[in-house]
Amino acid sequence: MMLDNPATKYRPFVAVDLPDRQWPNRRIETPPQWCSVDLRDGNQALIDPMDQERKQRLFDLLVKIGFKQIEVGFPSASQTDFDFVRTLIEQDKVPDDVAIQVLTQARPHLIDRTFEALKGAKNAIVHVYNATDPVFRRVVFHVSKEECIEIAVEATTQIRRRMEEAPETHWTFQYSPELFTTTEMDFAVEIVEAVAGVYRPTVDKRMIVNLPATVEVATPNNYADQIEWFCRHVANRESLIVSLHPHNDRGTGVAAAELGIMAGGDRVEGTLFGNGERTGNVDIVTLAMNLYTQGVHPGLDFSNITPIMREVEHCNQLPVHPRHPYVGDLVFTAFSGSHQDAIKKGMAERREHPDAVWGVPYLPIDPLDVGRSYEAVIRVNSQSGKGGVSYLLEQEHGIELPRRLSMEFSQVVQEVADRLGREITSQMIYQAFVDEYLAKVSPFALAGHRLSSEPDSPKVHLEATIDEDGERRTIQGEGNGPLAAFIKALAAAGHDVEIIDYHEHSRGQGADAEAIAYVEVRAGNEAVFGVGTDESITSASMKAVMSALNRHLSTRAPAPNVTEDSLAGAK
Ligand SMILES: CC(=O)SCCNC(=O)CCNC(=O)[C@H](O)C(C)(C)COP(=O)(O)OP(=O)(O)OC[C@H]1O[C@@H](n2cnc3c(N)ncnc32)[C@H](O)[C@@H]1OP(=O)(O)O
Ligand SMILES: CC(C)C(=O)C(=O)O
Repeated sequence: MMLDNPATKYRPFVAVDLPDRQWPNRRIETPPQWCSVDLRDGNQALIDPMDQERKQRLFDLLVKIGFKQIEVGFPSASQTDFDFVRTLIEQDKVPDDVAIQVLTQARPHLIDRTFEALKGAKNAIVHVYNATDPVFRRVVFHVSKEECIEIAVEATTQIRRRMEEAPETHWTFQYSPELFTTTEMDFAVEIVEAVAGVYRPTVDKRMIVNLPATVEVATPNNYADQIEWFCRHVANRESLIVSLHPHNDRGTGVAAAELGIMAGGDRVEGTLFGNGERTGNVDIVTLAMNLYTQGVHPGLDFSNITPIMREVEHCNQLPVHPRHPYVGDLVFTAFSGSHQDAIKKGMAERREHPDAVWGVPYLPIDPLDVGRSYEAVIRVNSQSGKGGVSYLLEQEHGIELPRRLSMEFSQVVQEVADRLGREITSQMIYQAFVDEYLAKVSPFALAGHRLSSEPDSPKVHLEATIDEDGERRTIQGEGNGPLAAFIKALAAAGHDVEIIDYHEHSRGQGADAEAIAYVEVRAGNEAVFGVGTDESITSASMKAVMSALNRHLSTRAPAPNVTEDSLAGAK
């Protein structure tokens, strides 16, 4: 019996009353305004905040991706941030169509310092915040609701005046009631309206109202309800840009942002790959690519995602998880057999209909759209099946195994994978294929052959030179084609062989092209596969029969010659 239940110290979130909510019926048809807060909220959560060099690299990357609003720091808080803002402005590093945003607390000396940092900026967003949540009012600030409003109003008054004193800058004002989601909704509206009453936004000069889920405390539908409730109740909604700033404490930051946009959010603040305080800010890459897969271009360029990820890893000194949506090193890779089979079939269909709507099983997005190749889509280990093995042989070695042969060969590969207990590369699979089908050249080997035919006769006559148990001999036969003649010749020499199935194709191109033949034969009471390659298709088919006979007669090795050493060499 559980005597003590620690969960009793928590209470469920109390939902806002919105029975006629509209957001569940909407879908996102246009992207929101994006604001990157990597250089501020992301940076303030790093073990070692970025230096100038890393900040500049990340800023340049954000511009290149297409962000038009970038929160570049908290210049009144640190000299590094102050200097960075000055460098951006003085060295003219901000494109004309990009606004730099800076954060400040609602305190007079910090606001003054913020404006010092922004002197000469072309386009700037001044972002001021104070906490409005009841616990913060009581525990952190010791203020009443009225005093809380007073802090915001005084700061806004000062900011408005400072903006008017510097008309050479195109200013935008942003206010955040910090911890919006745990603030009483009517109080959130009241304080925003008080701030707007001072700033006096219009439809032509809109003010950004940023509604943060500073700490994510409820399921994302609650955030959407709050956003819709706020948008319906706040005065002069049309003069406000409603901005969302979700964090990810419950792991649902992306969902909260998406539902928040459906509920009326115009703008999203977040970071690349979700860096940020605690579990992070909402991940803009995932949000943007989620939109993309719904047919809505996000207006951000993630068409070559890997270098973006590496640059962000360098700047943040934090790794991106290999399973991170759309970008992690493993997200376009299938190891498991049934997934590989479906992907292989989907890819084959796509080759036939390259302009069709995307529909490759298990791949929510075409890897090419984010600059990834198909090469790593299928990788093989002990969880894999014939689909993956055949896919790799086909894609990387030009070997198109017939279905039944691929079933047999996948068992060979499975044995190797189980034995090694790790991934096996396409080079190792190829080696296993060679060992199993092409390298077994005793007791039979083909030394040469000659074909002839009588004029007007459909029959061909074959004379083949073979090595059998180290002894060279000549055998002869006649048939409707070279392979049939060879089988007859073998029968005449006392070998009971019959062709069950046969496939061939050419492999490689130009001077390197060769033929590859696959046979399934009945030898004695056994059905056995063989494979042969040669410049000539006739020799390839005869070698395939020899390969089958050798496999029939040899004591089957339990697994081909793939070892830990060849694993190292093949990598
Ligand atoms: C949710 C967020 O991400 S908000 C952004 C958080 N980011 C940061 O804090 C990073 C940068 N911050 C800093 O470097 C520092 O906090 C500074 C330089 C801004 C201020 O430093 P200090 O003056 O030493 O204050 P401190 O860091 O202790 O902050 C607490 C004080 O600020 C006050 N305060 C905090 N936020 C606000 C606000 N938004 N508006 C007004 N006052 C505020 C508190 O009441 C407290 O005042 P008190 O000392 O009189 O009790
Ligand atoms: C300053 C505000 C917007 C913030 O970062 C938060 O609430 O998370």
